[in-house]
Amino acid sequence: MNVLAEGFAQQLRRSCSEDWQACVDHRFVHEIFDGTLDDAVLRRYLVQDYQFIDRFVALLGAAIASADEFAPRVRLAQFAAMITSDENTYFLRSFDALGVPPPQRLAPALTQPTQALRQLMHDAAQSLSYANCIAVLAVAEGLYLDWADQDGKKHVPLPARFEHAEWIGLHANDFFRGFVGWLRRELDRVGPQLTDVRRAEAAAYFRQAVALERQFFDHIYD
Ligand SMILES: Cc1ncc(C[n+]2csc(CCO)c2C)c(N)n1
Repeated sequence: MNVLAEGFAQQLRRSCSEDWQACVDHRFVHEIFDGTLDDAVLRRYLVQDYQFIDRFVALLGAAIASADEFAPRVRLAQFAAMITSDENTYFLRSFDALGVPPPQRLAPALTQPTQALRQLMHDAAQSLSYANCIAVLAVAEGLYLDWADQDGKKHVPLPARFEHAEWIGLHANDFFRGFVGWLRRELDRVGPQLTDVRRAEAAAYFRQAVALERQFFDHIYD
């Protein structure tokens, strides 16, 4: 079978299905859904995750700059506008609820997985290759859609505490579903246009991002 017949997005995901599934089925995911997540674990998670947004927005900017057409620039710019407004308040309210002091919010010691994820986003942005940027975005967004929006969890009521329920809801809604679907279609659109070397480079970014996402989930339990 021609590997491109199944679409670049699907091909990439299949190339690291074990790490991908380990994230979707992670202890963190089960515990946030049933509301049993330890506060210390959630605090570690959110403190590190908040250090991620800055590079993430820079990566969106690089994707906007390197896109080959106007339409993807508009779509990415609209998404950037959303996450630089609504998303921020969830973190601040959760930090209040969990008693996270200002130094931990603004400048915590970065763990190794956080540093590695930030570096990967930075490298993809600096490469100014649209495919590399979209590959990393498709992991950061697609993995979060897949754990938060999975069929097996749809029948259970959302957990009572907002810190749990809203973190699920931020990643399981129509806007987010639409954006992730669009990212996957973009990978399918640009993948076949790349040279073999550039396609392999984008694939390496994708796989590295999935491996680091798994480490990120794992390390908050260390
Ligand atoms: C380690 C880690 N990986 C991916 C995401 C998901 N994510 C990061 S920014 C963003 C856009 C707006 O929600 C999304 C979905 C995360 N939060 N933490």
